[in-house]
Amino acid sequence: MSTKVGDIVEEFHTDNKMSTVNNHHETSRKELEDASRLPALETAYTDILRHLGEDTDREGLLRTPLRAAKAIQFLTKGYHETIDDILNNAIFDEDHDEMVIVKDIDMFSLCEHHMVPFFGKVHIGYIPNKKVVGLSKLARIVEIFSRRLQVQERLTKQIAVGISEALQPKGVAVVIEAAHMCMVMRGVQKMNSRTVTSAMLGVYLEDPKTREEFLYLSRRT
Ligand SMILES: Nc1nc2c(ncn2[C@@H]2O[C@H](COP(=O)(O)OP(=O)(O)OP(=O)(O)O)[C@@H](O)[C@H]2O)c(=O)[nH]1
Ligand SMILES: [Zn+2]
Repeated sequence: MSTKVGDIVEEFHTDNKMSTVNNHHETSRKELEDASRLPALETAYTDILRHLGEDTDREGLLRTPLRAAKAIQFLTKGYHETIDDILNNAIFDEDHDEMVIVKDIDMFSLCEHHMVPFFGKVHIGYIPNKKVVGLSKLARIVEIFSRRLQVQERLTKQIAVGISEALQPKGVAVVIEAAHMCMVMRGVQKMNSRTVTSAMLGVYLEDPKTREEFLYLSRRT
């Protein structure tokens, strides 16, 4: 039955490619699509529970397939979202050309290999090129790309490239530190392992001093 869930998530992928920008119709379209997929997801989760040997009629599980269906839709909602949707004119002309860092942004994602969580902190730095972005929007960009089935490396790069395309800054740096539940709760079972990934674009790639400044500032508590 996991294939069934996989197929549905794959459909989300396809839809995301087709999804267009920003308006209220888009929001209601997403809600309608989510609602139309709920019954199939609910059936898939009922099957999963049965295959696990559970009694799907016992009281505690009666609404579990529906809850799980809604939960997976939330955890993969990023497929429906684009950066244009969330920027919402929050890019301002500003003659600031020093580094801006937003660090310790909480991130929750699902590993695409096992569909279990990986989570941690994202640190983002950029050097403006006459334009700055509303700070909350950086965290919203993290949401768009983390609320999908992911690998940490791709997530890191997508955030960096997304910011770069939206802002055309002089450089973007993204570091993610995360714990992968597929390495903690199962598999190799290493409780304390952390994975650190980075993506450096523009001046962060070209100039070691700029990169070091970002790494120094993003590490300080
Ligand atoms: N590079 C990368 N690997 C990941 C990420 N999330 C999970 N993985 C790895 O994906 C790999 C999948 O390996 P497989 O051998 O196909 O699967 P498996 O038998 O479940 O592997 P184990 O986890 O070692 O038990 C594992 O090594 C995971 O640790 C990620 O974000 N990035
Ligand atoms: Zn995994």
